[in-house]
Amino acid sequence: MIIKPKVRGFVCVTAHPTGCAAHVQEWIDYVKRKGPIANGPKKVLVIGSSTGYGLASRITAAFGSGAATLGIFFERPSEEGRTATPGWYNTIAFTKAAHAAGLYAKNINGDAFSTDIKRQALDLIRADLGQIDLVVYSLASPRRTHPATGVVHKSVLKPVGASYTNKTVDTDKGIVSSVTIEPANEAEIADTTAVMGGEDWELWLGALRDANLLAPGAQTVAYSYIGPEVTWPIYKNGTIGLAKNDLERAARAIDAQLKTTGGRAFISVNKALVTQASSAIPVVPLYISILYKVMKAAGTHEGCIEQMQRLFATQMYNGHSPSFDDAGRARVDDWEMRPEIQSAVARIWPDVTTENLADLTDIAGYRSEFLKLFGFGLPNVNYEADVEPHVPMV
Ligand SMILES: NC(=O)c1ccc[n+]([C@@H]2O[C@H](COP(=O)([O-])OP(=O)(O)OC[C@H]3O[C@@H](n4cnc5c(N)ncnc54)[C@H](O)[C@@H]3O)[C@@H](O)[C@H]2O)c1
Repeated sequence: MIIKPKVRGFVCVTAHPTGCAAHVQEWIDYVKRKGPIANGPKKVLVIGSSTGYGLASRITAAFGSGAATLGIFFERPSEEGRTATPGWYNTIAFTKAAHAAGLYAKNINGDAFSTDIKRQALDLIRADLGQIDLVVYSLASPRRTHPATGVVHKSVLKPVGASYTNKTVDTDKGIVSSVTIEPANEAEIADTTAVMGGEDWELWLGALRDANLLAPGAQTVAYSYIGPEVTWPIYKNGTIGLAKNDLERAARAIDAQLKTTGGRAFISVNKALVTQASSAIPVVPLYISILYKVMKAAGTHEGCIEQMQRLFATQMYNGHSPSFDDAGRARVDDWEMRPEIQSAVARIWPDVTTENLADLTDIAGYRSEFLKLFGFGLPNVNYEADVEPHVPMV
């Protein structure tokens, strides 16, 4: 099958197995180039390990510290006439590379919110790893079936309290327009918190602790975003931001438990980046396109792998401890939030139109990063060649 990108709005419905493997290899090579991370994690559970920040965390743990990793994700295999999702191909590529390097790597594809997948993970950890010393919680999901009630909660990306009007960009068509998003109701707020808040993270850590599968000193980290005021109505103060507040509540609760054995739980606030999750948020892709332009010019641009390598190497391991902000969060969004970066973004923001989008923003960089998520546009991949889309999970 010859596989080309088929972009539909903010998703690409095809993925290229060889391209995804090349993308994963780029990330592995980056971590190797940065050198070993001293005193790094040894046995790691990554929940949400197949794309974005979770995949970058897994690669950093494995190839920066030689860690054994168990990855949990929810990806769709290929079907007749249809490719698998990129996380499927990413995981196969990662696992093969880890095995070739002599590292333990196993995977569970299924709903991390379910009791069944938790049980499967616990059984595998007990049988293969004994105790784990790091749990990375990096889920981004549009829905969650609650394990106790069976209720399906759907998350929404909406402001809270008042409608929000701002510029947005259709990244596929390159059209800048004004968008107005009506505020969420109470049920939508509660549903978004049920999906993207901290309850499931607590359930995972509680299950691991009860089963005595956490090593003394075990750490856990989950990821959040804050960003500049221009996006606050849709992010920090919107439904997703309220869910992230609940994630912070969970961090404090889990931290109190882990402290008793010398461990910790915390939130790392990461940079805004092109991922499948962020491309679905209104307004944010325009912000990211401007941010990329400004940070590339400043020489401080990072992607997921640079962010996670920096988190592990300068905040979590290598003899470092996280330098927490006032709210107890690690901040690898520090370069994004530098005043000179944010003032440059704020200067550009009001001037952007469809006509000058290519000049004032890095929409080209946004698009190529987006396509890369699906394995397209990688150097040295022959996209005219026939490629086998049906690849079994390893
Ligand atoms: N992208 C950004 O700009 C950004 C910035 C800061 C923080 N974050 C946070 O980082 C975290 C990860 O986001 P991302 O952007 O890397 O997203 P992503 O879409 O790239 O990755 C999401 C992961 O979750 C997995 N997943 C989704 N639903 C699942 C389920 N039910 N069961 C098992 N696995 C499931 C997917 O398979 C994938 O591995 C989120 O908490 C997000 O809010 C993202």
